[in-house]
Amino acid sequence: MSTKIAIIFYSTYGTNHGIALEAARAAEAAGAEVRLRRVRETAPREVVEGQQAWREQLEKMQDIPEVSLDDMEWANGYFISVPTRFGVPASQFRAFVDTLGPLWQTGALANKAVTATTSAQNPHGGQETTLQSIYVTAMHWGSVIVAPGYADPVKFEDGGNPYGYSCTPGPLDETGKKSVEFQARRLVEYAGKLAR
Ligand SMILES: Cc1cc2nc3c(=O)[nH]c(=O)nc-3n(C[C@H](O)[C@H](O)[C@H](O)COP(=O)(O)O)c2cc1C
Repeated sequence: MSTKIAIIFYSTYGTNHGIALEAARAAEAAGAEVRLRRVRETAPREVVEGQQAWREQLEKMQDIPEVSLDDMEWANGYFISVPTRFGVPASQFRAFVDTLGPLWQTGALANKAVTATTSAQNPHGGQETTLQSIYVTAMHWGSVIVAPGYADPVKFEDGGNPYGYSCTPGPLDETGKKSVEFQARRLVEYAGKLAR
């Protein structure tokens, strides 16, 4: 049985979409069965429509299914990528998390492997607190946190955030790709061990 990984992301302007695509590619290359899932947009329609970049990004992601409770139950591991908003994860992600009570009650979120990545406008604009916030929630689920630490040489080149890859907005550069690939591979490895 192959390891099942859900790549769960939210993105307004494309950065975390790019991270998620690279994570999905890397997890598949590592032998996992992958579901790429986006978090539902919760901002009012007129706000999204009012920003061309936001509207266009949402259109780009139309074919990606929205993450569901079934995805959370199905997966052995979650790769989560969401933007930093005032030092914490985007509220769209939190809105999804707040629907997980019934699943949590059944114990279905326990023993999953979890890793997270993020982006913020500034190099020190709250990436670390965003990742820690996601991991606090993962602890409530009884999940097992699979942070990258400095367990691969790429972590000494990518800005060195041991909680998870983080960057400023824009497409992933080559080092970013390597770092996300390492983090996804590590997640597949540990999710597989837990599942067995
Ligand atoms: C409401 C709001 C709050 C934000 N808060 C922060 C912040 O605390 N620190 C920071 O550096 N960037 C902040 N940003 C910038 C976002 O982190 C940036 O737009 C995001 O990382 C881009 O990811 P995306 O391209 O996947 O949407 C904020 C952006 C918005 C719209």
